[in-house]
Amino acid sequence: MSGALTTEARQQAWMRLAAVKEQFAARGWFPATSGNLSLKVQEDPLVFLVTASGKDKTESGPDDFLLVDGDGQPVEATKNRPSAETRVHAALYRAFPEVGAVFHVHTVANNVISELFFAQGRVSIGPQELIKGLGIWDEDAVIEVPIVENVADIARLAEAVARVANPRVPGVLIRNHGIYAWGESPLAAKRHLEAFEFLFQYRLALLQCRAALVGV
Ligand SMILES: CSC[C@@H](O)[C@@H](O)C(=O)COP(=O)(O)O
Ligand SMILES: [Zn+2]
Repeated sequence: MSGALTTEARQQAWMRLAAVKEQFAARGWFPATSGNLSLKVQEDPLVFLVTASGKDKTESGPDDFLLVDGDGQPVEATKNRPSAETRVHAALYRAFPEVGAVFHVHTVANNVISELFFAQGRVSIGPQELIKGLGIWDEDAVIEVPIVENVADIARLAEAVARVANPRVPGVLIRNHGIYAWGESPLAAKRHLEAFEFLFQYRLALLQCRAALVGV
């Protein structure tokens, strides 16, 4: 199937994903090999480039990514395994055909927010200027980021993420695990992820300041 993909298209996708991986690694967004990234290279049938599983993502090499199909199966000979969470990426590409890239990171901020607000099933954020980074330009917009349980069965996790995913708010939190954010292009997915992480950090800082001020 990947024979239909030109070497040039594969190389271009590789370079774009490698650049994102390097930037996120520099921010400390891949602690202890966590996180995974993907970039769609073919719509129908679905083929995407995804990070190999279990690698130290602060390092770069020829085995960093592999091409997989819509079932998460490698479409070329490889000794590497695709990300253990490849099915979540596939589910998001299937749910939203306009999505071109899906990024997943574990940060302290997204984990704490996911735990604090899990009981509500979502965290409401806003009004906040950086919501515009998600492509939402309404004045005083308030967004709701869904939060799902962190189940070990990845097929169930993928199904849960796709079920609550809202195309208008391009991210889903997984409880005490991390966030999946997406966009039409790698640049858009990166912008969305940066906006979410800013909003989570802001929310945590605000909660901490308010708690510290009680009784002052
Ligand atoms: C090393 S803890 C993180 C993993 O369990 C997983 O959640 C993760 O994000 C990375 O898995 P991977 O298979 O490398 O893509
Ligand atoms: Zn993860």
